Amino acid sequence: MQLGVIADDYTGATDLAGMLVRAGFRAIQHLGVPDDGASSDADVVVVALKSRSIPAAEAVEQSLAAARWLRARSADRLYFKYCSTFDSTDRGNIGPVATALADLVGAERVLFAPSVPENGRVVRDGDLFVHGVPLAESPMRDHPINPMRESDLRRVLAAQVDEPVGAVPLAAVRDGAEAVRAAVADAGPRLRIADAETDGDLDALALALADAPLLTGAAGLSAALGRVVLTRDAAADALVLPDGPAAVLSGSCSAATRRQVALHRAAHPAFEVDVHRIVAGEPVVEEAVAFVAEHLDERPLVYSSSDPEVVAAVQAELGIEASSLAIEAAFARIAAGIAREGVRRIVVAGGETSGAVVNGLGVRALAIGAEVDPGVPWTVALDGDRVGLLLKSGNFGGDDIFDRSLDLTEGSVRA
Ligand SMILES: Nc1ncnc2c1ncn2[C@@H]1O[C@H](COP(=O)(O)OP(=O)(O)OP(=O)(O)O)[C@@H](O)[C@H]1O
Ligand SMILES: O=C(O)[C@@H](O)C(=O)CO
Repeated sequence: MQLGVIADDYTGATDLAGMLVRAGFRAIQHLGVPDDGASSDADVVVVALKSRSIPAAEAVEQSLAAARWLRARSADRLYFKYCSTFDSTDRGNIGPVATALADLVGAERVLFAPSVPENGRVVRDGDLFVHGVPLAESPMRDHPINPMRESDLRRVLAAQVDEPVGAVPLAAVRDGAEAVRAAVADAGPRLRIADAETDGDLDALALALADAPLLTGAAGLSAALGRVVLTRDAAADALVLPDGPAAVLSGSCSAATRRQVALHRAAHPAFEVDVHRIVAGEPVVEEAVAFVAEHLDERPLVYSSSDPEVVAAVQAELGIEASSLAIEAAFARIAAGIAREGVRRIVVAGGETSGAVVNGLGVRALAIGAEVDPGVPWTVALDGDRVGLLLKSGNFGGDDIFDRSLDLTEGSVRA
C-alpha cells in the first residue's frame, strides 16, 4: 500500500480513487472501518466514512479508527480526503479530524489543499473559487446540510479549531517544492491553507509533502501524488460491470444533479420521494420499489432532488436533520428493495445519499473502475450481490451522465 486514505464521504472517496485508477494505480475502497480480515491489497486503500456532517467528536473517533486500521497495514502515508468545496460548518470537523490525525502520526505541519483545477476548484490567497466564482457565491451557499457562506478557508478552518491558521501563498508554490518546504518551516501556525490554481501547483505541493506522514485535500492533491510521488508496480485489475436492469437514485439537491435529474426525467419513468409522505408514515418506499419493478428495463429514476426554496421550506418545517435522515433512510430501503427486484446497476447522486444506499445494500467494499466523468468512476461491490454502483458527487458530471454511464458496456469500465 502506497497511500492510505480516510475519506469523509463515499462519493468523495470514489472521486479520489477513480482519479488514481485513471493514472494506473490499483485502488480498493472500504465503506466504514473494515474488519481485521478485510483486504488491503492495492496501491491505494481508501476507508470511506460517512462523517462529513456528524458531530466533530464522532468524526474524530471514526477517522482515528480508520487511520489505525490503515497504519496496522503499513500505510506510512495517510491522506485525509474532504470535499473540494471544503464542505463543513462552524461546528464542522475538517479541522478537528486533521489535527487528531496529525497528533496520531506526529505531523508537525498540516497543509490543506482542496484545489481540483480539473473540476474548476482553485484556491487563491486562501479563498476558494468554484468555476471562477467565490465559494460563498457559488451554488454551495444553498447546500442543504452545510451551506458554505464564507470563501476564505482560513476563516472556515479557524472557526473549527483552537489554533491559528496560516497560508502557503501561491508565490511559494510557484517557486517549487523547496520553496514550499521553506515557507512552512518557520515558527508559524501548524495548520496552513495552500494556494493552488493548476495541476503544476499541486505537483509542487505533492513533491514538498512527499515524505510527510499526513496529507489533506480533495482529489486534486492525491492525483498529483500519483503523478510525481507514487510508483506503479502492477497493472490495475479488470473491472467487470454486471449486466442487467439499471436504476437511478438521486437525493442530491446540488445544481448539477438537478440538471441531470431534469434531463433523465424527460426521457425515463420517474418517481418523486416526498418527505412529507415519509414522515406521515405512508408507504413511499414500497411504492418506489414497485415503480422501479414495473419499469425495470427503462432506467427508472427515484428522486427527492428539489430546488433550494423547496428544500429550505421542508427544513424549516421538519428540521434539517430530521428531514435528511428521513430521506436517507428511505433511500437505503429503496436500494435494498430494488436490488431484490433484480436491479444490477445503480447510479446514485449525492454523497450522503450514496452512504445511505450503500449501507442499505449491505456493501462493505468496492472495486474501482474507470471514470465516466472526472471524479465519477464506476465501481463494483466486492460483497453481497456484486451490483455495479456509480456514486456521483452532487456537483460532478455532465448533464447526461445518468444515461451515458448506463450506456457503457462491460469493457468500457475496465480500469
Ligand atoms: N427534497 C428534499 N428536502 C430536504 N432535504 C433533502 C431533499 N432531498 C434530499 N435532501 C437531503 O439533502 C441531502 C443531500 O446531500 P447529498 O450528500 O446526498 O447530496 P450532495 O450534497 O449534493 O452531494 P455531495 O455531498 O456529493 O456534494 C441529503 O441529506 C438528503 O437527504
Ligand atoms: O471533492 C469533491 O468535490 C467530491 O469528491 C466530494 O467530496 C463532493 O461531495
